[in-house]
Amino acid sequence: MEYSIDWAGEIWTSLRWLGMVSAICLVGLVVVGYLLARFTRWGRQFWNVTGSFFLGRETRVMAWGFIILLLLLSLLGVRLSVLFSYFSNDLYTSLQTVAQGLTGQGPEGQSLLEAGKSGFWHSMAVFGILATIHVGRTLIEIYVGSAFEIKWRWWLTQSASSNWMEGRAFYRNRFVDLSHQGKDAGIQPGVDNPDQRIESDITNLASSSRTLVFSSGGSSTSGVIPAVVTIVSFTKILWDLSGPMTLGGVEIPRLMVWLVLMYVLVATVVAFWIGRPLIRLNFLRERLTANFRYALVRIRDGAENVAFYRGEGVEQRGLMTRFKAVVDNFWQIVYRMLKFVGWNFSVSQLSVVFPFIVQAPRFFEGSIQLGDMTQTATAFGNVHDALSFFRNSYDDFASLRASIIRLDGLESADDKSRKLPQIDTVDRDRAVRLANVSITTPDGNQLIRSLNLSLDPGDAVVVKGRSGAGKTTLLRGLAGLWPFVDGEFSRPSGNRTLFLSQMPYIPLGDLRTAVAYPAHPDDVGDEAIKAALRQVFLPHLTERLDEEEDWAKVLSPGEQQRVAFARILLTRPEVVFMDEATSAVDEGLEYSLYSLIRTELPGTILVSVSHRSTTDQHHTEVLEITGEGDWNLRPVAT
Ligand SMILES: Nc1ncnc2c1ncn2[C@@H]1O[C@H](COP(=O)(O)OP(=O)(O)OP(=O)(O)O)[C@@H](O)[C@H]1O
Repeated sequence: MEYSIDWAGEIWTSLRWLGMVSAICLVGLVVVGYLLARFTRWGRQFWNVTGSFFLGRETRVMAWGFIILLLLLSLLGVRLSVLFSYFSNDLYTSLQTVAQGLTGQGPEGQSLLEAGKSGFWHSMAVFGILATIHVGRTLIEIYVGSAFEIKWRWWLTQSASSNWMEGRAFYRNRFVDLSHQGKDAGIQPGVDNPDQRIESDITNLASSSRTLVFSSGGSSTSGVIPAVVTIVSFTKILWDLSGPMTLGGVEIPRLMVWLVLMYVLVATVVAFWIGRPLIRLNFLRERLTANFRYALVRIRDGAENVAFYRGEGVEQRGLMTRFKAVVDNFWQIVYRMLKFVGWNFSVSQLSVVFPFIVQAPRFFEGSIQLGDMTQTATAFGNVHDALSFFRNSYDDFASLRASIIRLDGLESADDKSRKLPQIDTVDRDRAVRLANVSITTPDGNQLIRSLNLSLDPGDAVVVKGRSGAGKTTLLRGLAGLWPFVDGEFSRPSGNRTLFLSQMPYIPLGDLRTAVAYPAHPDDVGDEAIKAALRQVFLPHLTERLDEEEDWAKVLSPGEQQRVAFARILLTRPEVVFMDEATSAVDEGLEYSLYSLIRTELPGTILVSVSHRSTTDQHHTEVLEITGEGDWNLRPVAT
């Protein structure tokens, strides 16, 4: 029996093929990647988010090493499926030969039978080798692909989170207008849910990009590269196996090849047309589910307040309103998917019998063997699956694109927030100077106009004014958070100037971490922490430094404000700005805390925002913000 290919020499043929095709694919990948990054919007966004991973000095060797390895593995997958199709050709031809031998007469029948049998066992041996390589390749690909994904995710997470932190972008990006973002996809602007962008969009970006470009394990037609190579390889097989056929009286050569191409082309165009709205719907799904999750987290965070207000009813209604948006979007996706999957599934079903119908007349004529017939079906199936990959994975592309838009949106909001105006800050030792500091609200209302202030060691100013006058915003402006600000601010650099908000931020972790914040507890030491706690009248907490609790919920507001004073003692800053830092303690305790700071840190400059007149006695001057941008500075009345 004659085999469809020379199996003995196949290992060298395959290795040569692998080397040549991977070189071509690598060049193709780079060229196509460059063109996409240059000429498409999403390509530019993708490159903006992750380009440095592929070109950065520290990661590029590793990244391209993985890419080449994944390319080789996925091309080996394609090669194996080509070889499997030749194996199946040989198997069926051997069975046909056996059948002919059994029905044949005399020695000719006997020799056909023997040839068929040996062909059958040869096919089994070939299968054994191919299947072993196939299993090994699949496992290695899963491992290498996962390792690549996790390295990429690590890099992306580090890059996105440090970009989010840098220049306090996590706060200031709320002032960035992103009205142009995602307009082309009908997507709402804004930087909602950065947490979700940094976590799930990055995961999706890394895993979808890998599986869409290379194969995802088992299937050899599940990535762009193997799909394209499969199309080329199997089209050649189809080309060799297909003969001329008459259609409507006209003889068309290689009809099979043209038919499969047309068949899939029409199916793909229709599928893209049906699937297009999925991009926007997927983007919305991410946003709506994140909004819903955030609402749940808000209730958890504000549990005590909600419970005091008996706000369960309104919270429940709020939750269900948000969840209804999730459900509405879900149904829109389901209706769209029904059309999309319905179309794709019908096309795939028809493709099972399509090659048989087309090849049957030639088989009935005897011009092709059973093996050729089944190999045609396999080749058709492979070309069809590979071409259909683009159609079937349209929703994966859609969700990848949504993730790219969201990550790029976060990145550009972060970048823009760093370009927003800030107060001009000048480092200066042991003194504070404000020169012509003006502050407005985002809609342009003047809160403070041309404020000048000069403070030397030991000076203390209390800032007063009606609610909404702009006291907190002044501190925001000086801390570099508020962009609607003008003027010059000189102060000691770094942590030598401390800003304390009304409710101190309490990080997760043990009490030691909470008290030492923003310093690292190891840098401060337990003894210092305990001494500071005793000084701010929290001796009962000194034994609980190891306890991990949600301390923001355990400590009373007054205790939390005392923790803030402990931080002042630990940091020993040259300047402290405090925003109603004693609003939750009684007047006696307020007196003790201020006296403590004044005696422990006599040279420290204090700027306190306060509504209480009892605070005045600890300060030397009063800065009164009187509205419409006006202010006055006077000594504290004795
Ligand atoms: N992110 C923001 N966007 C728009 N307006 C804001 C924003 N933050 C504050 N404002 C407005 O700026 C004004 C000043 O607010 P600010 O919090 O500084 O007042 P305040 O003097 O500290 O008031 P209070 O004594 O009640 O704490 C208010 O009218 C407030 O509504």
